[in-house]
Amino acid sequence: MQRQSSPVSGRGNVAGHESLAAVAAVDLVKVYGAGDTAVRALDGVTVGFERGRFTAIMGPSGSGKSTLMHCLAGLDTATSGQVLLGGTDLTTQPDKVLTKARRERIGFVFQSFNLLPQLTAAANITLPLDLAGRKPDREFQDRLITTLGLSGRLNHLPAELSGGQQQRVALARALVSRPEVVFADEPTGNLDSRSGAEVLALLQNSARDLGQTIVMVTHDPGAAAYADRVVMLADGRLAGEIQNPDIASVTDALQNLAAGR
Ligand SMILES: Nc1ncnc2c1ncn2[C@@H]1O[C@H](COP(=O)(O)OP(=O)(O)OP(=O)(O)O)[C@@H](O)[C@H]1O
Repeated sequence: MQRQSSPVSGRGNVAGHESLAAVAAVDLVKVYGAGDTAVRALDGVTVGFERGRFTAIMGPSGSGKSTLMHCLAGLDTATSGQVLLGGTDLTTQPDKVLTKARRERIGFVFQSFNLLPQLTAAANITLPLDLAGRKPDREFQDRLITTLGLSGRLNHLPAELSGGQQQRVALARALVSRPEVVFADEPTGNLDSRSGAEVLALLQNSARDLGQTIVMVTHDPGAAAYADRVVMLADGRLAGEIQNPDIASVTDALQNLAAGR
């Protein structure tokens, strides 16, 4: 059922920096706690996420999806192994460099939108650029705002926007600086199905039309079906992948994992 390709990128060699991977994990291990209560959340994961593609990470509850994403995004530190962001090993960087990488090279979209309530939609969108002291690419920003259907909402505060609109603002904020990778953590978890479908279609289009690399954690096979590829985790290990997934292939793979097949 799962079509396998090279675990790192499908095309290149991460260790040799020849990969098309925008971000990759190499033999990544994450242990929480110590002694009898230690939990091996990641148990030697090697996987690459190709540039310009939309990849979903799936797996049963507790399989390590959030831990993998947090380590890839520099939000958590691994116990051993490497995280390569465009060839830089994040695991060996001092905190200052990590913070800078998170701010300037990575975009985030969370389930809970995480917009600043006192700032307008426009100010929320440009906040990462403002913090980095960078000027926006106005043409790209305007295109993004139009594509995301936010033109008439820019002067509104988050509380004056629907959930779907708030998530579209969060998406614009994540995309506006054209980061190397956008990480999305259950981005449709707080949305009704119609707004969720809109946000997923926008994520899909940002990979297809803008070449944006996107890595999304989700429990929902319907959401994963928007991705170009699904990476499966089970018990902190890679448990296969699906290229060009649809709801049936993802559901099958999850059922097989649950049944230990
Ligand atoms: N801060 C922590 N301290 C101790 N154990 C943790 C911590 N965070 C996660 N774990 C454990 O690590 C394992 C992987 O957790 P993780 O949250 O990455 O899984 P997940 O696949 O994202 O789960 P879910 O689908 O339920 O969100 C689980 O056994 C979890 O209990």
